Amino acid sequence: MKISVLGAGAWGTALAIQAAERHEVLLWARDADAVAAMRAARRNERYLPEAALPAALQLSADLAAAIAHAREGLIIIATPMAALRGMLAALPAGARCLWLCKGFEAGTGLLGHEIAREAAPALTVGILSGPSFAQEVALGQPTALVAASFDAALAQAAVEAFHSERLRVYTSADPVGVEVGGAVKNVMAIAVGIADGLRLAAEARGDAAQNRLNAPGLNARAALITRGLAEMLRLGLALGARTETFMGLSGMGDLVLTATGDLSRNRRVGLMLAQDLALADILRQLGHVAEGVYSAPTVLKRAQDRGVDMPITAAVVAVLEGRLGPAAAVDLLMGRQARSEH
Ligand SMILES: NC(=O)C1=CN([C@@H]2O[C@H](COP(=O)(O)OP(=O)(O)OC[C@H]3O[C@@H](n4cnc5c(N)ncnc54)[C@H](OP(=O)(O)O)[C@@H]3O)[C@@H](O)[C@H]2O)C=CC1
Ligand SMILES: O=C(CO)COP(=O)(O)O
Repeated sequence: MKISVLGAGAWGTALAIQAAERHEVLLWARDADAVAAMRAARRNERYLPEAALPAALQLSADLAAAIAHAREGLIIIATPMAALRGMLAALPAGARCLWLCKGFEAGTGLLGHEIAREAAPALTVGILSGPSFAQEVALGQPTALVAASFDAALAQAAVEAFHSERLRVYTSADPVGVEVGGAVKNVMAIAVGIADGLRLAAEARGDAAQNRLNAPGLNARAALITRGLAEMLRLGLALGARTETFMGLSGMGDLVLTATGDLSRNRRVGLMLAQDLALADILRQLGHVAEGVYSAPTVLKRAQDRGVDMPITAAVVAVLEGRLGPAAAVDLLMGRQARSEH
C-alpha cells in the first residue's frame, strides 16, 4: 500500500518507520531544511533521535507530491491538532485519511471528525489512537492501537497499513468516543503530573524522612485517574459516544499510560507546573506539543455547554491560567463535598 505521513514530529516519524517495513511510505515535513537534515542523517534528530530511518522511507517537503503519492492509498495526518483543519482542506475529494492528533480544536472546540465534516466532507476519514509513546513504537516495542471510523473499510485499511507482530491495530466504529478519550486523557495527565510533582517536591525537601509527607501520594494518583475516567465518560456520553469505548485502548488505556508514564509530554507539563515553573518556559523546555494545554479550556467549555460536571478539568484550566496554585488545586479536588460515586 502507498502511505503518506503528513507531519514529521515524533509520532508521525515513529509510525512511518514501522509502516515502511511493509509498505511504500513517504514522510512529509513542511520544513525543507528539516527534510534535508533527515535525508543526510537518516534520523529525525529534532523529534525522534532514538530511531534510524529505514532506507526505504521516502522523505519530502513537497506537500502536493506527498498527497499524490498516496492518492489511491492512505494519508496519515500527523501534525498537532492546530494544523488538522488546514491539512484536511488540502486533500482532494475522495482521499482516504486518518489523523493521529488528540485534542479539541482551540477556538471552535471541535473534535477532528467534526472539523472534517465542516472542512472536508468529501473525504473518507478516521482516527488512529490508543496508548502509544512514539519512542517505544519507533523501537518496535509491543503496542496496541485503535483505528476508528464511521467507514468500516477505512478502519480495516488502517489495520492493513499498520498491524504487525509488534503493533496490534483494533478497529472501532465509535470515532466520537475514541476522540473524546484521546483529548481528555491529556488534560488528566496534566492533573496527575501536578499531584505527582507535589509529592516528588515534598520528598526532595525531606518531608518523608520527617514522617510528615503532607502531599498527594499514590492514593491521590489513583483517585485522580479514576475520577478522570468518570469525567471523560460523562463528556463522551453527552457527545454521543459509547460507554464501552472508554473502557478500551483509547479511553482507560491511554489515560493510564499518559497519566503515569514519564515519556508523556502532558504529564511532564503537570510535573513542571508543580515546581511553579511558568507555562511558557515549560512549553519551551518540552520542545514538543502538549495538546492538553490547548484542549483543556475547550474540554471545559464543551462540558459546560452540555451541563457536564468536570471538576478536574476545571482545576487544570485554573492552574494553566494562573488563577490557582498547583497545591491549592489538588486540595480543592480532594476536599470536595462527599457524594455518591456514580
Ligand atoms: N508523540 C507521541 O507519542 C504521540 C503523539 N500523538 C499526537 O500526535 C500529534 C503530533 O504529536 P507529535 O508528533 O508527538 O508532535 P511533535 O511535537 O513531536 O511534532 C510536531 C510536528 O508537527 C509539525 N507541525 C506543527 N505545526 C504544523 C503545521 N501547521 N503544518 C504542518 N506541520 C506542522 C512540526 O513541524 P515543525 O518542526 O515544522 O514545527 C512537527 O514536525 C499530537 O496531537 C499528539 O497528541 C498521539 C499519540 C502518540
Ligand atoms: O498520546 C500519547 C500516548 O498515547 C502521547 O502523550 P503525550 O502527548 O502526553 O506525550
